[in-house]
Amino acid sequence: FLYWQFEVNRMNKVILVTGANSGIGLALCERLLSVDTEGLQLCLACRNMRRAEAAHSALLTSHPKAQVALLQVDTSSISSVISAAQEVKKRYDRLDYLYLNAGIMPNPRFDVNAFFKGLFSRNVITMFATGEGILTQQDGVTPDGLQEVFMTNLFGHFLFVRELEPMLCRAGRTSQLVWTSSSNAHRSAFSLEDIQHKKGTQPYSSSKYASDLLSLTLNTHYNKQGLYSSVICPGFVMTNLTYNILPSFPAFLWTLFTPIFWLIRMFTNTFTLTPYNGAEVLFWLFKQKPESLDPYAKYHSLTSGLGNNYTQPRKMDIDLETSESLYEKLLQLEREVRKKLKDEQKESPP
Ligand SMILES: NC(=O)C1=CN([C@@H]2O[C@H](COP(=O)(O)OP(=O)(O)OC[C@H]3O[C@@H](n4cnc5c(N)ncnc54)[C@H](OP(=O)(O)O)[C@@H]3O)[C@@H](O)[C@H]2O)C=CC1
Ligand SMILES: CC(C)CCC[C@@H](C)[C@H]1CC[C@H]2C3=C(CC[C@]12C)[C@@]1(C)CCC(=O)C[C@@H]1CC3
Repeated sequence: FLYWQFEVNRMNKVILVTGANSGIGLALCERLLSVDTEGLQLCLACRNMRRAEAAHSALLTSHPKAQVALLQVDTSSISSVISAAQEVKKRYDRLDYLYLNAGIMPNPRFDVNAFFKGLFSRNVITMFATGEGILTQQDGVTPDGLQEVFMTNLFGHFLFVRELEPMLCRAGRTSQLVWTSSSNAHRSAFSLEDIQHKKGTQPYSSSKYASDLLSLTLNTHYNKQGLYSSVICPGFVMTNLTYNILPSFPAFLWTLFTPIFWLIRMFTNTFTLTPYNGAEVLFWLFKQKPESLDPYAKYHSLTSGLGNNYTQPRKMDIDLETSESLYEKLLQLEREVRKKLKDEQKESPP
């Protein structure tokens, strides 16, 4: 029996989701277990373990036979990412899907004037689809000295992937990385001279545009080794991240707005609104052959006016040259942080 159990575990696909304790990440886990309860090994990689345990219990209540594990990771901390990756290597002998979903939009500022101006302009649909021109954020600096949004949304995930490279690049097998990007990702918010976005007021947009670029370059470097990368946009979903945009609006007020949002959805199918709908594309990608995906496309979750979910690829505004330059800069930063970590460990051994 033990041998059989060992064989089953060995065969089961391993799926790791960062930011899986709420919102879109949790909805993805729920959807995956609904199609295959016993055949998957899910790993919920979360920062807040109290919320992670609640998510774990909720998943096991609806799928008592599921194999769901928890892993602590704070993607804004270099040491946390490295120890989490070491733990993954200890626990599993394969990693089939890595959903890089954790993300923050700290201290958002909603520009009411720009919003009302936008409402009566030709760009109204674009404004609702992307949030462009109406949102800025105030970023912070992590204890490692890096910009918080850049570290949480992009660089922490990049380090995680680099650490897990031996597990992800296995002969005769493919693995998939899926970056939760956004329609808010915009070239104008990103600069190769300031990849951390220290100077601007749109760190969120910059970090998401950087993930679009990074995914492309990862494909050029890793496809031969069986590792594929894609980017997605879940649409506009009501989650903790979006509730935080209008902090004076309690969550229930957002819910009161739902009929208005349904109305807007008649004009823009990007208003997916629920985490279940937002996770549509993440779930869809799980069923695709990675070789068939377009590295220049962002895959979008969309919901029609009648409430039907579907996935659509849209070409991204990216080019290989910029994505290669970003990759070089990230590798350089990786060398620097690893050196700093080594020096610190020499000074005070564990
Ligand atoms: N909602 C929307 O309309 C859209 C969302 N997105 C993206 O979707 C992703 C999921 O967000 P969403 O579900 O909406 O929002 P939630 O706030 O519900 O989820 C964000 C998740 O990220 C986790 N997280 C945040 N910071 C860290 C960190 N430092 N280390 C580890 N985990 C962390 C949170 O965990 P914790 O409990 O610890 O805070 C939480 O689980 C994000 O990347 C977001 O940018 C993209 C487009 C639109
Ligand atoms: C009636 C009012 C309360 C309506 C307010 C609507 C806006 C707050 C939203 C319209 C489009 C939304 C949007 C986002 C945030 C909230 C809106 C600006 C995102 C920027 C959230 C994060 C993303 O990654 C993309 C979203 C695009 C759409």
